[in-house]
Amino acid sequence: MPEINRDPDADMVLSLVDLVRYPIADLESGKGAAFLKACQDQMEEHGWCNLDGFVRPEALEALAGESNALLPCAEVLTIKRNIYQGAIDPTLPKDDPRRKEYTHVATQLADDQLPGDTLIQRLYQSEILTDFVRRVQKKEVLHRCADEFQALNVVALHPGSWHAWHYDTTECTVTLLLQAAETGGEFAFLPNSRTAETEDREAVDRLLAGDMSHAKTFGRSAGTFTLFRGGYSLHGVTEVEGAIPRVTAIMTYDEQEGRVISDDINMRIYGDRVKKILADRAATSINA
Ligand SMILES: O=C(O)CCC(=O)C(=O)O
Ligand SMILES: [Fe+2]
Repeated sequence: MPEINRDPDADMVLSLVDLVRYPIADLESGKGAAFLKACQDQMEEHGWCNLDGFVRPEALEALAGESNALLPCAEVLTIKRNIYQGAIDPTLPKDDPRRKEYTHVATQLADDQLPGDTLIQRLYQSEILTDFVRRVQKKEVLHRCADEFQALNVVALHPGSWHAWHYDTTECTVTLLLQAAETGGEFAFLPNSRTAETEDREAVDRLLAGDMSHAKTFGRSAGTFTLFRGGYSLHGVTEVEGAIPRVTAIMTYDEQEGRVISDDINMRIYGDRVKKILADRAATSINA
């Protein structure tokens, strides 16, 4: 197996991804084109695409080691939000489940805490990877999210924690599982449970009431790359069990170039650290 090429100009896809199984660097040729078509069909038919063993074993070890080394500096966040992540719709009846806020605890590195020379940041910044995600999602254009906090995150869920049900604030999400839970910690979701206009309320209410029978879950091992439309598919992670945390990298994309997320949502997710950054910035601009 080749060593990881850390040359600053190298595209990390070429070094980290198992290109024999997943020929994403050449999607025009016979094998690459057939692979792309299979991913597109899977995404269209089922609303997700799961690529097991996407990163090579050496790459996974390096990526997981890097994240585990950075995570002790991360904040432990208590995130309380409704499934839409925004303000609660005041027209909803008082007992409507969509008024409900869910809380989970996560140790989370925001994009600004993942230096540009880390392998995970360089993988996310790869044009080859972005283009692959765009083509699987069949988008004319797709950009990496421009938000300084949300674009790329590394999230550790410790035993006893879950990731509460939500829709992402960007349309297309990709997760790379860096360290699997011993048991539990299953990614669960309702593929395409809403569109820009409407929502499958029956399915959403069922899941919010704790009935997982219609949710899609799959056992994923570390190194799995999962594409789905996180902005339109209600999703979360079941309680992590066992002795080790479950660690995921979350990569976000949007059709809109330069897409940033509102300060309100970022403060709700990232808490005091981001509140302080934004307050200091506002104070500096007033004094300038
Ligand atoms: O960890 C996962 O598999 C999903 C995390 C997630 O949904 C998110 O961070 O928005
Ligand atoms: Fe999400």
